[in-house]
Amino acid sequence: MADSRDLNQVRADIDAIDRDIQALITRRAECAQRVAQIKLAEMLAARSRGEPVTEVNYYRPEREAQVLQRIIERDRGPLGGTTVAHIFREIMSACLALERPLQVAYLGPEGTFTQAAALKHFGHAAICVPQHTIDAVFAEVQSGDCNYGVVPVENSTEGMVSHTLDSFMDSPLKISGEVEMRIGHHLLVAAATPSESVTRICAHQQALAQCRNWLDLHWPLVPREAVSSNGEAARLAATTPGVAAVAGDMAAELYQLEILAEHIEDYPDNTTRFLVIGREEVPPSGRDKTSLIVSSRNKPGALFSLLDPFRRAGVSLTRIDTRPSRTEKWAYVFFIEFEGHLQDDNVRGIVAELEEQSILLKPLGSYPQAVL
Ligand SMILES: O=C(O)C(=O)C[C@]1(C(=O)O)C=C[C@@H](O)C=C1
Repeated sequence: MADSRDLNQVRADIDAIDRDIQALITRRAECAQRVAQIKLAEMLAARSRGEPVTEVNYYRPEREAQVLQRIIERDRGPLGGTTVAHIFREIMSACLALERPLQVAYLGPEGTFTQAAALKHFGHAAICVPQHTIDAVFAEVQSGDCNYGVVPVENSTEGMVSHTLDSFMDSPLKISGEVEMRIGHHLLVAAATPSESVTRICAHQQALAQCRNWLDLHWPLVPREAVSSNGEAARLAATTPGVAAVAGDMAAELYQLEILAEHIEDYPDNTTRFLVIGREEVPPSGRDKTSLIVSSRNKPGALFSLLDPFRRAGVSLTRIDTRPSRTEKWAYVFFIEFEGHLQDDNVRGIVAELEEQSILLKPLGSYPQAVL
């Protein structure tokens, strides 16, 4: 009896807290609406002064990163900072949609990890639009049909996605963010499919590669087929008897598939990194990364002299990749990523030095380091 009185009391407390949280979220949303009015008024004022302003930047990646970072830092509770930050991610996403809903192009189809990355970065109020190819994602953003795009750039098991790096060479777009996703693959089948009836295992070639050892051990005799995406593999599994798919949770949910075996990836910390592309440069958030493309003259020690300015300035490189230049045989361009923002003094110094010794230097943007 005493127990149920306790339960009623705690539930009454929860009801009161929920009312407070709801009232506070409403107040926060009203603030976001005021922010939108201020941004619009500022843009109109700048335009009337004759400044070349084209659109209002309702989405502020540097501000969102700071808000989420602060939530993680001040959290002391049982839920953990990252869990609480995910809740705030959704609140901010809904607040931004009040200002203006974002259209986000991603490498589809639905159910891919790139869609999951887009939702993780922008929250569920963003309107995510699937595209068939990485080039189409770039084109949608460049044309202005979408505000931002999300493309995969590297996987911890399989290495870089060279097509994404190549697309940056000819594109005026800027990187405005990064997203990291733990990639968990499952073996999926349509409901009530016995494992003996599986005659074909479909997945994107990267997913097949990431699960190679597990598939060799458990399904050595069943042929594997590479298809255009894990989402497509899941669609096939849902519609074609005998097909099993290797894909993640989103695809399983979308096509209502059953999990025959969970987490079959060979390396448990299998992670893919995605880049967010946009038309605008992002101001400093305080914890930023910068990416650039640089190509040096073909002479001994060229790579050393490109990297030496970073060492002298004490700036940490987070990644370096090489791609053929495409315009000159046996010439190479380097994709370099490092900590810091193009507006930082030491980064400005490095860029000036690189400009002197390179035949091509293209900053791809500075952007907040992934928070979630
Ligand atoms: O601070 C702003 O500029 C806002 O528009 C508010 C807000 C928020 O909800 O906190 C919403 C969208 C932006 O991307 C950043 C933050």
